[in-house]
Amino acid sequence: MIRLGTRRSKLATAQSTIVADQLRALGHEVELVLITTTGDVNRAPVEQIGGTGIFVSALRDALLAGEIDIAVHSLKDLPTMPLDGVTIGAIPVREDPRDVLVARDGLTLGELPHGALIGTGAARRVAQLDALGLGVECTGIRGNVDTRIGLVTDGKLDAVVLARAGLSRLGRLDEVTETLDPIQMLPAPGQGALGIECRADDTDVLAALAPLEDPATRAAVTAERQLMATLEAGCTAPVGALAEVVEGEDGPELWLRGALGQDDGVRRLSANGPVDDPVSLGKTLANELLERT
Ligand SMILES: NCc1[nH]cc(CCC(=O)O)c1CC(=O)O
Repeated sequence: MIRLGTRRSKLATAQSTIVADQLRALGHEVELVLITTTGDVNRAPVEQIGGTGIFVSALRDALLAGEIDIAVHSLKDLPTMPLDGVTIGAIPVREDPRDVLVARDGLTLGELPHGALIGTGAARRVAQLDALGLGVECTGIRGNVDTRIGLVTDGKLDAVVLARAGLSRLGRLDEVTETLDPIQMLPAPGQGALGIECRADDTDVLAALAPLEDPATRAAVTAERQLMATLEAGCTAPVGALAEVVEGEDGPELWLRGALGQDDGVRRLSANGPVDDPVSLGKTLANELLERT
């Protein structure tokens, strides 16, 4: 029996159920264990109640205490700092990593009027929206996907920006009015990917998770997360990153794009590197972004 720890939110349970079903299809018995985290209980802005990791520490505690065997995280919520005794046993194939707009009246970003109110508190999204010079205004919001989209439906906001992957897992892609091109809006490092954590010495669980692993996704998110780690940015800092495996002249290579929000705008750079060394690529691009600061 594999005990899978999950937060209670609809998105968390949807993600956990997807992983549980994949493990069951491989012949394992899986039980879902519901766990409440600080991030679920406290409605204050994420930046105020600890930022990085508020959604994951309770799950990691349960893992280390032996109350659960695996924890499914949105990789973008998982701190880049490794934790002793815990490892990411598998990173499955990533969903579409892009951000989307859910706007009133089917509007796209370019169709929103000057002064339109967009709900997003994420510094990364605010910085990149500002850089487009559309004259729209951003306001911080919290709450689950239902709450966020509800603010548009109720007419309190003109639009919200959300991760496409979350809406896809909740079966709500039909409400998307525009999928934002990464040229304008680079997603958060790891967005759209799941990380399945387990105890580092749990060989049975590591073996059970191995078939769920997607090496291309692992390479991409490792480069993105290294970029963020080198920039010493927590999850609320304005860093966008997206790596993709592309066909280079001598075979597959990793293409990493990064965006860093600053007082005078957003800096964007990209670099290519070998698929088997995503860490160096992430460091290199981070240092280039810092050099031009
Ligand atoms: N910050 C909350 C969060 N964490 C992961 C996702 C979406 C799913 C994913 O990126 O895998 C979301 C919601 C959002 O940003 O719209």
